[in-house]
Amino acid sequence: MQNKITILGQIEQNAFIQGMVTGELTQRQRDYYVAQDQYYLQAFDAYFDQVVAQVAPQWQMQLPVLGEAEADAHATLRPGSGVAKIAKDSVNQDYLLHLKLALDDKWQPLSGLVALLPCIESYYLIAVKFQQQAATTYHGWFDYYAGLEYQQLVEWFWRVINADLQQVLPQLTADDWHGLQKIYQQSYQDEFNFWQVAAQAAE
Ligand SMILES: Cc1ncc(CN)c(N)n1
Repeated sequence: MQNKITILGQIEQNAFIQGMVTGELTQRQRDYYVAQDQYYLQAFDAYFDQVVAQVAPQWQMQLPVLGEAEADAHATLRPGSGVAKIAKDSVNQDYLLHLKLALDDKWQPLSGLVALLPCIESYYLIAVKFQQQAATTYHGWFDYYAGLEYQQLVEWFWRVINADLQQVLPQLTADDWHGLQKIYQQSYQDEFNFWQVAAQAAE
């Protein structure tokens, strides 16, 4: 938990996030982020569907319906023609490999939910924190991730994780528990790395 708070604080101070807040990002930074995120979301959506297919039907029925709005959130960053020329980087590949391995873990779907949670939760927390102070330039990004639909998705994740955890708790060893925490923390670390490379694509 402590690690999550520390890494989230570092993510919030990252130059790309701060650039979205102040409205000062270069075209190259925005193109780079959008290109990487398009690759990422394509894989993420498949992993997400895989995990959802394994949770109890009662949770599947309560899953909030998200539109295509994440693409709209990208559009608010005004990506240019440079996006198409940017290849998937190694940070992105490492992050997606981490998610894939978590989905193969014996505690699936719990391990998958725990791995995917930071992807949803961190964006929501970042957007809520900066929504009021963000310049108008990329405000659409903050409005989307701080919005009700997205908040409901975060809450859904936590509800399902808590329920699942109650169920499997009697069988979890200390090592299993530690392993699940590591999966969660690694996703936060990968989120941080993802923002860092986007920030560094400045010129
Ligand atoms: C890398 C990453 N992590 C999370 C999100 C938010 N769904 C995203 N768009 N991209």
